[in-house]
Amino acid sequence: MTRPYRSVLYIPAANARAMEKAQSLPTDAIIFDLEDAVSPSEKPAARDALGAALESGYGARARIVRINGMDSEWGADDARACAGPLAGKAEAVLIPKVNSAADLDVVAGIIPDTPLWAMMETPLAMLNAAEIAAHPRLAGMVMGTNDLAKELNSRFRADRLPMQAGLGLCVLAAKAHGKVIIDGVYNAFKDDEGLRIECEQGRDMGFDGKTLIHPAQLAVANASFAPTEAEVELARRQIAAFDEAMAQGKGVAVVDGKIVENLHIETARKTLDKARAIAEMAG
Ligand SMILES: CC(C)(COP(=O)(O)OP(=O)(O)OC[C@H]1O[C@@H](n2cnc3c(N)ncnc32)[C@H](O)[C@@H]1OP(=O)(O)O)[C@@H](O)C(=O)NCCC(=O)NCCSC(=O)C[C@H](O)C(=O)O
Ligand SMILES: [Mg+2]
Repeated sequence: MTRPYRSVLYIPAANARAMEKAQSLPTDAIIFDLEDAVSPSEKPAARDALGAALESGYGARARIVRINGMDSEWGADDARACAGPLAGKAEAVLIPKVNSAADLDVVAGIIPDTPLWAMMETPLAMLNAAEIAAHPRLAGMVMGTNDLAKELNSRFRADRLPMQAGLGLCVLAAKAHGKVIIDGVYNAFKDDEGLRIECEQGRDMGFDGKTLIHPAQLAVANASFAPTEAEVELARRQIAAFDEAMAQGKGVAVVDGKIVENLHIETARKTLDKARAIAEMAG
């Protein structure tokens, strides 16, 4: 069954209180951040403390460790820690500012087994999205819309028009290679309505979920990226109608005045599968 990634919460790995709190938060996944959210003076201690933290009770929540860039003074030590004391304690290692598949090769050469995820947050990453997504060790991609906006010198707009080309290229690349793709953060963490609009846009584009920076954002993301009751009910009716059509030797059914073919049944089954995975996550 597919693991849900509706909500993917960043937690600074130097913030012990936030890491403890996340054990009871309704988040599908957690990114334990060693990069931007941790000050240079805290980085070595945060890395050392992560081993014990990752072993505490996160239940079914996916644990992802974001290391520092390999061009920084901490990246190589972070990667070695993921291959050493942190090995087997996280579901994935997230690499910032990936520009090409060759950047993944470097980390893959240090960390032998753990699945790799890539931050998609540079203009080169947008142009190389297909080769990055095709990398055999890559399991997921995360949009870094703050860094991308910085690199593009673009303005933040509610409709994210300046981001659309990059977002679209990354969704296409991830889907072409069957990888998870998570949307970027919404910085105004007290603005529920703005977050809801951005989540809906991401969901409509095909993103699997949204990265978040504060627990107050969880409910909106979880609701936006889950199938609605109406979608679940429609999926069930489509499957039932299609089964009946098949029993009568037909290849097409009609539900609510719209045709239902085999391809729609695949989508319907994915909807039910996702709804089941979310229900299991909730326990
Ligand atoms: C933004 C924050 C600094 C705000 O923190 P704070 O002032 O502590 O908020 P609150 O007082 O409202 O917190 C209430 C309680 O919630 C806990 N909390 C806060 N944030 C988190 C969290 N992320 N995960 C878990 N728990 C959290 C507090 O501890 C309070 O708990 P309690 O004591 O029980 O009351 C802070 O939210 C924060 O640091 N957020 C994460 C920032 C971060 O990770 N940034 C880096 C990732 S974003 C990025 O890099 C994007 C990308 O690369 C790009 O380019 O776009
Ligand atoms: Mg970034």
